[in-house]
Amino acid sequence: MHILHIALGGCLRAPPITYGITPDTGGHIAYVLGAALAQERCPEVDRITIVTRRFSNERLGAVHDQEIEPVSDKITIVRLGAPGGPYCEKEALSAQLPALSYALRRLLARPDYRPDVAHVHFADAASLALSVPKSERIPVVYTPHALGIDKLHSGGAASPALYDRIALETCAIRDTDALIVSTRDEADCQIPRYGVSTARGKTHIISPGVPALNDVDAEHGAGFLKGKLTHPERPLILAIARPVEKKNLATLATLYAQDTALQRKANLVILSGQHTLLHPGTEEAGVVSKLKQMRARYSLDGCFALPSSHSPDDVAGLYRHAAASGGVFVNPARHEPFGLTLLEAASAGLPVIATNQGGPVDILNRLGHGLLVSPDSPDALRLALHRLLDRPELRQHLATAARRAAPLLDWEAYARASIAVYRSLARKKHDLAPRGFATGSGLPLIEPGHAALSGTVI
Ligand SMILES: O=c1ccn([C@@H]2O[C@H](COP(=O)(O)OP(=O)(O)O[C@H]3O[C@H](CO)[C@@H](O)[C@H](O)[C@H]3O)[C@@H](O)[C@H]2O)c(=O)[nH]1
Ligand SMILES: O=P(O)(O)OC[C@H]1O[C@](O)(CO)[C@@H](O)[C@@H]1O
Repeated sequence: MHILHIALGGCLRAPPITYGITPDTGGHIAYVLGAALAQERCPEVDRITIVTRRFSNERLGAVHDQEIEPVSDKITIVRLGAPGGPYCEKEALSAQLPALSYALRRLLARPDYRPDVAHVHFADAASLALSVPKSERIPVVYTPHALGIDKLHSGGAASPALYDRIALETCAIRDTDALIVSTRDEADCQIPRYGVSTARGKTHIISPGVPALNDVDAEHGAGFLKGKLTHPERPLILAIARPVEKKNLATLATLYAQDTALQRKANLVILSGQHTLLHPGTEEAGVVSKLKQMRARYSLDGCFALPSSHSPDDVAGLYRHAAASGGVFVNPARHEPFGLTLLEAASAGLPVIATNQGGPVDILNRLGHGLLVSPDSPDALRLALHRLLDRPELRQHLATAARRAAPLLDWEAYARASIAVYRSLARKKHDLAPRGFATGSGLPLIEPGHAALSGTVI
């Protein structure tokens, strides 16, 4: 089987990834790489091509202007587009979609690039795969990651660009052959808002695995914070999220700043992007500057760390250090489509507090390693933090649940279930194809109903 993943946003490259290097370099890249690295271990997979876009930007790395980048024996990244183009955020990508669609069609016309399935990430990637003429089209599987309509519902500013995005998402939901989403909330609440009646029968809920944390211990995390905290022995309240308003980091910082009892109980550490790479005037720069102002205004230098840069080792070390310190991970997002960081915290044995909007509800119901609060109630978050920090037996109970959850967080189950979906689509396509239609490498077919065993079809 030859799998094609398409993801246009952010800085996609062979690991290690610098998450937060741009606002679009976050969870969906962790997802695509985690999925591909697990899928390549399945014996029926011969080859995986990850298609992204080409751009030239020295600050972001010369590799993004390289057409072909090998990741492993079976995985290759292919970049579409002319050499030397500028990097742009996903909101500005729409002007490039016709050229990228053309480049994809040319790639797929090459006999050595005929995949069995295209798994597209975000609706812009879906529009590329759907631009292939119907008679030649390979099955297309769509994973939305984050939906514009939810941005609108959770207070995002209505703009023509957001409405364009919602229109593109509606086409992607309507015209792709299947959807793979991460949670029941996405399937039951987020997708139905688009009013596409056929979505229900083709949506598969398959939980992703946890992005593998680098192999460093808690000591590394403690070392990373050296000199930044006056009482480094205190438990950590840790938050890791891209600096965007919807992640609601300012609410966490404000309630911490206004609660001296909380400051005596625990230190606050917020990892939020690579500050030196942010452009003045952007949403991300605004969020970081608000956090810095909060820290200065309340003189929190010794108990609130806001590191300006970090590596994947630092992220792994901090999760483990927070767990060892008796601390807690907080995701205060106004709405979270899924929430990979809650899985990362679980894999480090760290209890969490998250908000009851979106994916975290499913994740916590399944793993049971934390508490849910409303994003509209800073007081509820404050009380939950005190409750966790004051009650070692509750913390211990949640930490045990986190450790027990680790085996459930494997990407292997995701790989098996996603491949079952791909195969069932290839079989359908094969049944419907005119004589002479070839399904690429000739997939072994599965028994009906097999896909439903591993993922939920709704
Ligand atoms: O400064 C940062 C910020 C994030 N991260 C990492 O980047 C990833 C971010 O994941 P997450 O916070 O879940 O998501 P988003 O970047 O917002 O990604 C989108 O896509 C994800 C995968 O589908 C979903 O889990 C999210 O809900 C959705 O918003 C995680 O591995 C973080 O550890 C960093 O390393 N440093
Ligand atoms: O906030 P939005 O516009 O829904 O975008 C979600 C973001 O999450 C990501 O998936 C993180 O990788 C980005 O690609 C995207 O910018």
